[in-house]
Amino acid sequence: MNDNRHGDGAILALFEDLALKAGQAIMKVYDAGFVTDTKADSSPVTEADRAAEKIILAGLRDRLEGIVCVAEEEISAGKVPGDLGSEFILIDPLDGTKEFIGRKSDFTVNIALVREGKPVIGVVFAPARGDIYSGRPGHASHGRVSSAFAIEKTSAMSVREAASPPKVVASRSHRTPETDVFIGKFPGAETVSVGSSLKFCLLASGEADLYPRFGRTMEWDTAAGDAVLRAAGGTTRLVDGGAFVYGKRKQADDVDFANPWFVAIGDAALLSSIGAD
Ligand SMILES: Nc1ncnc2c1ncn2[C@@H]1O[C@H](COP(=O)(O)O)[C@@H](OP(=O)(O)O)[C@H]1O
Ligand SMILES: [Mg+2]
Repeated sequence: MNDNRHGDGAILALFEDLALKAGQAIMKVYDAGFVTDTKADSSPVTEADRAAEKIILAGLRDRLEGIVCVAEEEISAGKVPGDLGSEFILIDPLDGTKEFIGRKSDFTVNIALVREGKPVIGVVFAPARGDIYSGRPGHASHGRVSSAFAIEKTSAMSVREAASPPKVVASRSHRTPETDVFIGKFPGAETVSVGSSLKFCLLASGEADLYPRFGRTMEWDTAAGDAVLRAAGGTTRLVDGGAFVYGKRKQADDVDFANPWFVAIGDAALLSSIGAD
């Protein structure tokens, strides 16, 4: 990867192709019915998570040989990569597993390239909705996906000027009291509960303004949506306004890819709400 054989456009196209294939496998499981298992951290997992991750990793390792892939289910199984390098890939094959199990439509496939700590290329595919969101430096787009899992009707997207009061998106399944305190700073703000990384995409497409996450997430939960948001002109910051970075672990065998709390923002004018500019 570091020899620049693969341009950003080619990497994005590969991510889209693998996300579509993974989404197709997920919908097969969704339609057929499935058994839910519980992981060591007591979070749920299904055959769909595992099948999707296998497809994505096989494709990435075949086409982008040598790049480190950090994938949710492999990490759960104790397969932890050593040195991440200056570029690596984060994969959450099925984000919003609780929504998937609850037969809602807000679950996503997520693939992101991190370069020097920043998520620069990302794809988020919501297979039950037929929406795919893509971002690379300087360009973000939304595509509608056909029943044959092909992208059609692509359009460029960007964040909007913030509404007043702002429209807020928050986790459907893991909302915390601290999140509610933050939202309370915006009297009259409409809050929409959505599962998965789709919250970043709603900011990126100009449908909402703020996504406060005062609660646990992992780097693979956020990297792809964050890449789409940044490509659309938005930003993600620590709750004190500091930089939100990826590949934060301190040592090579560290299994903890947990994120600190953050606020994702569409319009830069809202940076002042977290004391940043
Ligand atoms: N108590 C909990 N149980 C399960 N997942 C949790 C959790 N608290 C936070 N999460 C994280 O929140 C993610 C879902 O985000 P959201 O709440 O925005 O829908 C989950 O991703 P997975 O669904 O990939 O496991 C998981 O990483
Ligand atoms: Mg997740």
